Amino acid sequence: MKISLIVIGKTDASYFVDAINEYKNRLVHYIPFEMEIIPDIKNVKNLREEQQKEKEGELILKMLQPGDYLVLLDEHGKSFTSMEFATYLERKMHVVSKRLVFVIGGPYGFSEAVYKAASEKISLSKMTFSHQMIRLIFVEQIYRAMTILNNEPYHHE
Ligand SMILES: C[S@@+](CC[C@H](N)C(=O)[O-])C[C@H]1O[C@@H](n2cnc3c(N)ncnc32)[C@H](O)[C@@H]1O
Repeated sequence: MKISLIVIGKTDASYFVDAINEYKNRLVHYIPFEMEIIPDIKNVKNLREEQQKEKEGELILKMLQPGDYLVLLDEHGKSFTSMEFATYLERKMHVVSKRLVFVIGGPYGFSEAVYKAASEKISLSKMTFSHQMIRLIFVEQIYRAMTILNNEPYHHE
């Protein structure tokens, strides 16, 4: 199984880029991982919120491949402890043969079409994070899960 993380817009702050790259580099020792970036939509200021979500949704759906298992990151999704998330990923490794695709929405979240296409929604907190910040939080959680599954002394209960 490969993990793919689809995000909208390039990471703009260099301090996030550095930190995300740090965890991406650590992750490849455990599992194939890629972050796919959908370019920012042009003239976004002229679009209403719904129109922006729909355009972003079309681009998200275009990136999917046959056999992908699609999971949205969403404040209203299912929440886990880090240990539970590690078990969740381990189970997925047994049942997903191709890509486990996580998606982080744009500033206004996801269109209805994206919600319909997804198999699951997971939440990292009841609080809302920026679409930039959540990338870092999530790659660190995937890395943490991998260290838990490999009995490495990174996570402490
Ligand atoms: C600024 S938030 C969008 C908030 C918007 N109110 C919504 O309805 O989704 C941008 C994206 O970051 C992700 N995100 C933010 N906070 C999250 C959380 N606590 N758990 C999971 N994903 C989150 C989601 O993918 C969301 O679409």
